[in-house]
Amino acid sequence: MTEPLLSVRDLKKHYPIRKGLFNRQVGAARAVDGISFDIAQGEALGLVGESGCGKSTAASSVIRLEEPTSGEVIFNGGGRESATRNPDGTHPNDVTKFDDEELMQFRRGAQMIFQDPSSSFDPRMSVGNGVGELLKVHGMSDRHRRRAIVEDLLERVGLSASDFDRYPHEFSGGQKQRIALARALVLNPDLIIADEPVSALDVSIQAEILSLINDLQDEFGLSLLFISHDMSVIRQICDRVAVMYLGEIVEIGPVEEIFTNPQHPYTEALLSSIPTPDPRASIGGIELKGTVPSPTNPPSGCRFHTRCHKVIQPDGVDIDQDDWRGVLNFREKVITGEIDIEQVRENVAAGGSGPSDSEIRAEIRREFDISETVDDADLEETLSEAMNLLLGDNAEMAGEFLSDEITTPCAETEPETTVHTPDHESACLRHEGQAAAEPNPADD
Ligand SMILES: Nc1ncnc2c1ncn2[C@@H]1O[C@H](COP(=O)(O)OP(=O)(O)OP(=O)(O)O)[C@@H](O)[C@H]1O
Repeated sequence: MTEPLLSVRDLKKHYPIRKGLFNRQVGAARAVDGISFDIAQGEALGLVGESGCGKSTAASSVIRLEEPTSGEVIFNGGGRESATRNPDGTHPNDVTKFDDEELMQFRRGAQMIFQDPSSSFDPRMSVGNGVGELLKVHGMSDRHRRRAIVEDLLERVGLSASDFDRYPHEFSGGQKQRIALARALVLNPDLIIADEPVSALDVSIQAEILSLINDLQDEFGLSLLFISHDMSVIRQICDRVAVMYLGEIVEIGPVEEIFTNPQHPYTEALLSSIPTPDPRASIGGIELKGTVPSPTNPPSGCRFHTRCHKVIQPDGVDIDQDDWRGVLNFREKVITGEIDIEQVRENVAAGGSGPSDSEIRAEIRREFDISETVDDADLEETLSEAMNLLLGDNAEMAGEFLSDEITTPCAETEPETTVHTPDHESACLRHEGQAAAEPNPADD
């Protein structure tokens, strides 16, 4: 079996949080928190998720622009042969252990392009020299040869050889991204990591650059790690996709399968937010409320449970799912002390004289999309008791009470990985009990 070009195993990047006079570490932002994936030769893997879920940190840790906290990045390219592990368990091709010389060689074989190409060009250097500079750094001293290679590349990315002597400011955003691609290709890499390469471009230009990346990938036999917050962009370019949430990969699989048969509720929500109606993505109307929680203090259990529309109800409870989501949102806001009962009272009173308690209760239920009564007598009583405490200015007690009385299994248990088809996995408690993931041979 051929080894993947890139194997990432349990990669973590934690940023220390420091405070106080002595700059002591008081915590860590777990931006990337144990991700694993493979990319085969010539394959394009997408990494998708909302802003702040750790995509860029993952990319820069793979290419070692950031030093990973732990994990392995095994790269079988850039002239390195696949290799077996050393007797001490380390791997000769583990990028995280490379010394400076090995790192330099690795960076010939793995190149990165960014969202804003302007920032990576020297405005005083012609684009031709900017692209050719890498050849010079890596030992090609013949100026004519460098020029010939760069001119050829400029043409392959849809510009012309005569653009060699022009300067970055003379080009549009889309053209600059073409030049960035030429530069990424100049050392003949095996892998390109593209971090939101079309997000800053007009939609019409986006399509052109995506199609160019597709063509170049075929022509050069490249592997691609393609980062985007946009599922529709991923679909245009990738063979497989890894869905990332709060530092973790929650689902990974072939793009078409993920689009037609998503298994994780977060993937469903991302698909549902694609603006153009897509007949093959039959999910609609799932609203992904709020932002990704802080990686400094991620939610317990499944990290997505605080926003999940399919969050599990405890044994013995079987109410309308939207009501259940509303009940959990209410619980959370009471616990964090974010319900200002005086404010609610004032809002309700705005329409007339002093509101009754039942009007305030109704307002809170409306606010959290909880029906007038939920279909479970015990739960209804718990809600009623919590509202009594709020109305009696006992917000703290209300929080403690709800924290004890209402819970979801999703907050208590970290989901294991479930294998749906051999190359489609997700981590959601709803699938628990189905086939568990086989250990990856590369972990041995
Ligand atoms: N140097 C840093 N120190 C502390 N926290 C950081 C640092 N860099 C990133 N983070 C945090 O790590 C998390 C992941 O950030 P990252 O930029 O990787 O996410 P992203 O998915 O790429 O988002 P975006 O698309 O907005 O760049 C965020 O919560 C961010 O605030």
